Amino acid sequence: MSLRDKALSYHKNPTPGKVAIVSTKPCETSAELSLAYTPGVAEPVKEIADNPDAVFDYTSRGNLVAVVSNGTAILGLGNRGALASKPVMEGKAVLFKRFADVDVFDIEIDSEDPEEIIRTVKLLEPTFGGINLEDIKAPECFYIEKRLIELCDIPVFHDDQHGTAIIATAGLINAAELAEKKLDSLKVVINGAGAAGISCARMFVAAGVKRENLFMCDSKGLIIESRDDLTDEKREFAQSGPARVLADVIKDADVFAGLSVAGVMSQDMVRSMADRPIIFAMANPDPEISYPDALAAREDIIMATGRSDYPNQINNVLGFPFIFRGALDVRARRISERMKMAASLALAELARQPVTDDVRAAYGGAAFSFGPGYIVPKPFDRRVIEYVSVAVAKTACEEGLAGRPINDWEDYRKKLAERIRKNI
Ligand SMILES: NC(=O)C1=CN([C@@H]2O[C@H](COP(=O)(O)OP(=O)(O)OC[C@H]3O[C@@H](n4cnc5c(N)ncnc54)[C@H](OP(=O)(O)O)[C@@H]3O)[C@@H](O)[C@H]2O)C=CC1
Ligand SMILES: CC(=O)C(=O)O
Ligand SMILES: [Mg+2]
Repeated sequence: MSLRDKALSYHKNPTPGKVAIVSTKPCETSAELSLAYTPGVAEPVKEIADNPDAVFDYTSRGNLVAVVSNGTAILGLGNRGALASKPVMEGKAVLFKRFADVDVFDIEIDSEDPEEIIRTVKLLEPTFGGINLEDIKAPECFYIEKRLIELCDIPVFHDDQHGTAIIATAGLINAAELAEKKLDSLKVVINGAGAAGISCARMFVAAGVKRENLFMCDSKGLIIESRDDLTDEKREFAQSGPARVLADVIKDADVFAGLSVAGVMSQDMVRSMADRPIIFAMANPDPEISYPDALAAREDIIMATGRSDYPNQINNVLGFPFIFRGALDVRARRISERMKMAASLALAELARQPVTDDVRAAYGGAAFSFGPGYIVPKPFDRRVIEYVSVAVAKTACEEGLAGRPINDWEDYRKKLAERIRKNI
C-alpha cells in the first residue's frame, strides 16, 4: 500500500479522525448523574463564581490547551484553509496527549482577519489553560501572537515560531559541538523568512550566532536592506550588499536551516558549503533536500529533517507537549524567552546522555549515541518530559511567572514520570 493509501486509511478507520472526548468521572448511576449534572453541578458553579481560581480545582481547564489554526500555512503546503488544517490540529492533539498527557480541543477558525482571530481566541480564554497557535502564516502570526499575549492571562505560544526555534537551536548547539565549530564563528543561511524562519533566526542569535553572520532568504532571494518589500521582521535580519540568490548565499556557509518549501536545495549547493556543514532541511512533509540526496552529495555533513522516518528529526513535536506541560503545572502566565532557552538547553543536554533501554525498545532495538546521526533526543524518550517540562517549570518559578510555584522538584519529577509511564 502507498503512504497515501495508508495515511488515508489510518485517518478514516475504524473511526474518522484521531481524537475523542473521554470522561474522567463515573456516570453510571442516578446518584452519579445528580453529581455530574444538575443538581450537583451547581455547587462548583457557585464556587467558581465566587472564586475564579477554583476553576482549576473543579474543571479540566488547567490541563486543557486550544490548538488554534486558520490553515494559512499548513506545514509546507501553504494556505489550504481552516477546514483542511483539521487533520494536522487533531495530530497535534494526539501528540500533546501521548507525550505529555495534556488535553486539547482543536479550534479551526475560518478567517484570515487577524482582529477576528484575536477576538475569537480571547473570547475562548475561559475554556483553556493555554493557547497553542499553529500553522498561521507570517506576517499575521507575529501580530496575532503579540496581541493575544497582551490580552490573555494564560500562556499563548505560536508553535511554528518558538517550538521550531527551540528544537533547531538544541540541534544547532549539538551539531556545532560535533563539527568542532563555535556558534559565534558560524555562517548561517536560513531559507524561509516566515513564522519558523524568523523565530529560528532570533533564537540562533540569542544562543550565540552573530547577527552579521546570519543570511536570510525568502521566495525572492537574500533579504537585503535595499529591498522595498520587507516586513519589520524581515528587516531585522536584512544584510547590506547586492541582491543574491540562495545558490550564491549558501557558498561556504557552515549551516543551512530550511524553513521554506520542498526541493529548493540542490546537491551542488550542499557541495558548495564549508567543511562539515550542518544542514537542517525542516520543511514538511518534504524537506528542502531529501536526507538520502544530501548524504549522497558529501559524507561530512550533519543532516536533519523535520520527518520521523530519518535520523535527526528537528521537529516541534519535541517542544510543544513538554513546554505546555511545564507551563500548565506551575500555572505560568506566559512563556518567556528564558523558559524557551531552558527548554532548548535541556534538549541539547539530554541528547548527550546515554540512551536508555526504553528508547532502544521504542525504535526496534536501534542503538543511538551522541554523534552526527543523533543530535536531538527521540520524542519517545520518556526522559524528555523530565528534562524539558522541569526546565520550563523551574524557569517560570525563578522568573516569578508561576501562579502556583513548585517547591519539591524531586516529587514533581516523579509525578511527571508516573503521568507519562501510562502513555508511552
Ligand atoms: N520541522 C519543524 O518543526 C517545522 C517546520 N516548518 C516548516 O517550515 C516551513 C515554513 O513554515 P512557516 O514559517 O510556518 O510558514 P510561513 O508561511 O510563515 O513562511 C513561509 C516562508 O517560506 C518562504 N518561501 C516560500 N517559498 C520559498 C522559496 N522557494 N525559497 C525561499 N523561501 C521560500 C516564504 O517566503 P515569502 O516571505 O517571500 O513569501 C516565507 O518566508 C514549512 O515547510 C513548514 O513545514 C514549520 C514549523 C515547524
Ligand atoms: C511541524 C510543523 O508544525 C510544521 O511543519 O508546520
Ligand atoms: Mg506547524
